Order: sequence, then C-alpha cells, then structure tokens
Amino acid sequence: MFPSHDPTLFLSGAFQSVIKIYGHYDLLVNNAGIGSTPDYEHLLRINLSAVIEGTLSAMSHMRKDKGGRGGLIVNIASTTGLAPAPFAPVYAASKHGVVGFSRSFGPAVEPLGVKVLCLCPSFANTEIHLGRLKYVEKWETIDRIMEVSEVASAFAKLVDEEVNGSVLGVYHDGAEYQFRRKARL
Ligand SMILES: NC(=O)C1=CN([C@@H]2O[C@H](COP(=O)(O)OP(=O)(O)OC[C@H]3O[C@@H](n4cnc5c(N)ncnc54)[C@H](O)[C@@H]3O)[C@@H](O)[C@H]2O)C=CC1
Ligand SMILES: CCCCCC(=O)/C=C/C=C\C/C=C\C/C=C\CCCC(=O)O
Repeated sequence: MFPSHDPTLFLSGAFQSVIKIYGHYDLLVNNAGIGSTPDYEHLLRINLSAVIEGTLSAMSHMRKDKGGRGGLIVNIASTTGLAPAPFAPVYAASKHGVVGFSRSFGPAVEPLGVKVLCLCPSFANTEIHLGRLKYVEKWETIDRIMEVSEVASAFAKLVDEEVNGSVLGVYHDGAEYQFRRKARL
C-alpha cells in the first residue's frame, strides 16, 4: 500500500485527499517509522524527513493566517531521541532530529494557531522489532517491554495536556515530561 522508497509521495496524495473530503485538518500524527537498516539515507528519509515534510504540509493547511482553523501535530520519536542508543546510532540520530524539530517548530508556529507535541516511547511490543527482540534481554536499563496500550495512554495524556513544544517520555514505569518549557540556547 505504501511507496516505501519515498514516503513523501504518499504524504502529498494523502494530504490532498483529506482536504478534498473534509476540507480541513485538525490533527496530524507522524507515526510511520522503520528500525535500523544499513541504508542510513533511507532511514533518515522515513524517520526524519517525512516527519518534517508531513508537519510542514499539515501546517500549511492549519495556519490561521492563511484561512486554516489551527490544529495539533504529534510527532512520534523515541527514548532513543533523548538518550544515547549505541545499538542503533543512526536510528537514534533520526529520533533526536524529530525531538529537536518538534521542540523548535511548535513554539515557532504557535502564533498561527498550530501546536506541535512529541512522544518518546521506550521499548514497546510491535512489529518494528520482528526477529530482533533477542537483543533486548541483554539490555540492562529495560525492565520489560511495554504493551502498545501503555504508549496509547501516554499519547492521550500528551494530547489532553497540549503543552506546545513539549516532549513526553514513555517508560515501563510511567510517562514523564522530558521537556516542557524553554531551554537556554
Ligand atoms: N516499538 C517501539 O519499541 C518503539 C517505536 N517507536 C516509533 O513508533 C513509531 C511506530 O512504530 P511501531 O508501531 O513500533 O512499528 P511498526 O513497524 O508496527 O509500525 C510502523 C508503521 O510505519 C509504517 N511505515 C514504514 N515505512 C513507511 C513508509 N515509507 N511510508 C508509509 N508508512 C510507512 C508501516 O507501514 C507501519 O504501519 C515509529 O516511528 C517508531 O520509530 C518509538 C519508540 C519505541
Ligand atoms: C532500532 C529500533 C529501536 C526501536 C525502539 C525504540 O525506538 C526505543 C527503544 C528504547 C529502548 C531500547 C533499549 C534497548 C534495546 C536493545 C536492542 C534493541 C534492538 C532491537 C531492534 O529492533 O533493533
């Protein structure tokens, strides 16, 4: 279904369809992502560039100064966007990029009625890990792999609280804001 070589081709078509059917955007969640692969440009394209392009496209429809009615964008990063991940350095770089972009872009577009939030889950039981979970047993900081429902609850908290530019970490022992206010440049 997805043109996996170029996620932005899919994105532009999807955006046009939503506008055609519904006329506006209220919410965009940039969730698509892939795990480690030797083709680092491909990984960055999907995990980082597509998030940036999706955010910019949604923003262009949401911004109040151009006839939009505001909106919310949620970018899914990872705890590997917050802490070093020696088992997956390129993946971690892509997720650090998503965290930095979301923190910076949200406050920049607040005057246009758009907010950007970022969710950083730790290890959760999904298909991204297929065939590779054997490594997890050796990872000392992970007590257990989370269920998807725990990530979903944290997502609901982030969206309910809607603090622009905030970054919510999701861990096996609960969700915790990692960034919630301005840092020094
Ligand atoms: N499962 C985990 O431990 C964690 C996952 N994440 C992130 O959560 C997000 C969702 O991943 P999961 O649900 O875990 O994995 P998943 O493999 O179950 O889901 C990834 C989704 O991305 C889509 N996708 C991949 N390449 C695409 C492309 N080129 N165009 C359109 N869609 C594409 C897939 O079709 C799939 O639906 C990802 O961004 C991942 O990096 C973050 C932290 C932890
Ligand atoms: C490389 C994909 C990793 C996706 C998981 C993620 O975003 C967050 C993980 C947080 C903590 C993981 C800590 C230790 C895991 C150790 C090895 C994982 C290798 C499994 C894999 O899918 O590559």
